[in-house]
Amino acid sequence: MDSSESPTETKKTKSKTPRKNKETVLKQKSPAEFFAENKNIAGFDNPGKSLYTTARELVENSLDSAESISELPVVEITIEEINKSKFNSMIGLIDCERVDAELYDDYETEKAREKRLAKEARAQEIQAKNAALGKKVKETPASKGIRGRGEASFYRVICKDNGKGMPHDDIPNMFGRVLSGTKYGLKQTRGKFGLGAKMALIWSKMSTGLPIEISSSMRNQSYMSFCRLDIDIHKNIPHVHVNEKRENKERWHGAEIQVVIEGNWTTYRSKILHYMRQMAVITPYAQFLFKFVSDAPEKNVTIRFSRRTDVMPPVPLETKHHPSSVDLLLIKRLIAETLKQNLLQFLQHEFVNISKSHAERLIGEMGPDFSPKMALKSLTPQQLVRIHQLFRQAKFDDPNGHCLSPAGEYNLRLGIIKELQPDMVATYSGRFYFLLSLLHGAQVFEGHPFIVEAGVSIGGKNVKQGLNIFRFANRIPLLFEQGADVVTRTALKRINWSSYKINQLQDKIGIFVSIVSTKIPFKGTGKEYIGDDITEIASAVKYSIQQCCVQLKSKIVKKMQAREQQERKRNLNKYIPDATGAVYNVLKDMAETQLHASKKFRYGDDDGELLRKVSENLITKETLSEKLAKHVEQVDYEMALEYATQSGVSEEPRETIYIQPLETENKIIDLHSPFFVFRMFH
Ligand SMILES: Nc1ncnc2c1ncn2[C@@H]1O[C@H](COP(=O)(O)OP(=O)(O)OP(=O)(O)O)[C@@H](O)[C@H]1O
Repeated sequence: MDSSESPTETKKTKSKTPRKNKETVLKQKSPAEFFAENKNIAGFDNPGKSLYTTARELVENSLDSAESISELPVVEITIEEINKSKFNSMIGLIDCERVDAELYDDYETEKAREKRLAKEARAQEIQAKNAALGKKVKETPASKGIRGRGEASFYRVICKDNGKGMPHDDIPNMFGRVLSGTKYGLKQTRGKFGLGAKMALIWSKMSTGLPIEISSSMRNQSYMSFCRLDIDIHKNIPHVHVNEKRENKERWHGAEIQVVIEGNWTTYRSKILHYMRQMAVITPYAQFLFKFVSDAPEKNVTIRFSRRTDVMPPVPLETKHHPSSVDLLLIKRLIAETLKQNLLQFLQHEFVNISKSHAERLIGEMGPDFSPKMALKSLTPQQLVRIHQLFRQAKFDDPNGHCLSPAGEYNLRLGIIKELQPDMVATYSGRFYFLLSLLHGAQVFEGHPFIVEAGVSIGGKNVKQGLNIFRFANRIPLLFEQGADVVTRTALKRINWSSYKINQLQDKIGIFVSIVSTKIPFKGTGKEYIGDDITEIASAVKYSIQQCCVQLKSKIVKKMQAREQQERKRNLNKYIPDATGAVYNVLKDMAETQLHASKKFRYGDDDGELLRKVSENLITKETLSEKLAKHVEQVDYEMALEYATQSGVSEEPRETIYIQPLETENKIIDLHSPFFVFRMFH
């Protein structure tokens, strides 16, 4: 019994017809209610994170939408700060002055205020002293201001794109019904769950009570849809305020979404800007305009991430399920949805990697009560279990990755160079390994194909010493939960950096890993990290990073050798004045003695000639110095040449590269070498 229960309640529960305990009353929850109560699992942990997640969900929807119609994305995202009185007037609330100050969480007495200010002043003094001594300055809690939850801050988030837009009648469900979307098929997309935009709306409903506004138009559509709606959380249905067709004279296509939410720009500013920067790295073919607008002009931010290439990765293709990745429920669903009538056709056409003859053999193996022509509708629940059992036990070829669309080594390298301007960079694309490995059955997990691409850079601007990790999944930057992610763990624990002549602590190392798949095994629905528990992914990540390191090692070794050579030359040159001085003095002495020596003690022809030139000043200290410097140069050159012929050639892997003809449908050709990617255009 709960100790807070009153005696009367206790009595009641003991009566003949006990009232049902609150905990035993059966209740149902709608998905919208569930996510409203557990918004942290969708990345809406607090106002700051909610602002970040809202912006990110809208940007990712825009990119998915533009890419689905092969349009080079143009995305404009604006976060507009709304001050309290503006917000109040938006919702029709009259501004209220504080009357009873003591009621408020941030209230402090005069005495407490004095004490706090004195403490802050002391802390500032210490800070100033430390700064003067060159010590690291830590922000003290006292300097963060007074206790209290503070005022809520509100923001209008607007995201506009040039994508495919949405069918007029689908808009309410797309934005007002949790778990509804167009990306549930087996396809590489940024969105997957049918949740993101709805979470932004749920959060706006929870924090501001304001509806979401959607303008949208599809290609060649004469009208533009305008829809204002909110969501009935209990019923999980859209509550439409306005849904009308407006004129679209300019034949604009795309979508513009506006939502007003509580947020915190101060704490999440850097995360949002990082996200945009990393999105620009992995999407160099898109153009982003990011704006933060507020009443205080000094806070305003405008960043344009310009398009760096016109070449988009191919559109990812929808694929069919692999037999080893389906469960019983999915088999039932596929049977309910298929247009095929019999078992043979179903197996052959609804799955990848089952040919007609393979399907016949599988049916033979299922047992005597199965036949190729049997109607799908006649399958009993037991027979479905048998099919599932066989799918789990039988051997199937691995699915191929043609349906995937990795960023591409070229784009990755371009993005890294553009953003970090490193001293050295190496990239590796698993696509080629992937094609080869089809024979070996690698690069597939649980029946889902995946491709890993990696880049490792050394040096550059805004890069800290040590490992700087950049993670991407289906071309989305992942910024949170870094510690548990497969990329971080691999880079920290499974790569022996020193064996590649890279200093893990002192060098500025950038590590970029991009994974694409028809199913990204995110932990949680927040799309924040990929766990370390899938062996296939972990080993592919390790392999890709290692491949980059191998390339870097040979560059680093060469650099070190060049440095050593320079050092040697510098050392030799340093001694030239002393050495030539000493030699010259000896020669001068000898020349003088020679003058006064009897014929018998004179030097031979060559030596005598040399001494004559010294005494007549035809050979001076400078002449000797010049000659020695030339000699050092010559020796150095010969040594470098010898080294190159002995080790240089054998050290560099040689690779045969075949140039394909540029055909009309194939406008781009990438030549991949361990050291470069060379892209040719038609
Ligand atoms: N800017 C847009 N342009 C075109 N369609 C959009 C746009 N934004 C959303 N949609 C449509 O609305 C649907 C729901 O979007 P939502 O963000 O809720 O989920 P999702 O993107 O499918 O999945 P996830 O929750 O994983 O992001 C999408 O599947 C898409 O069809």
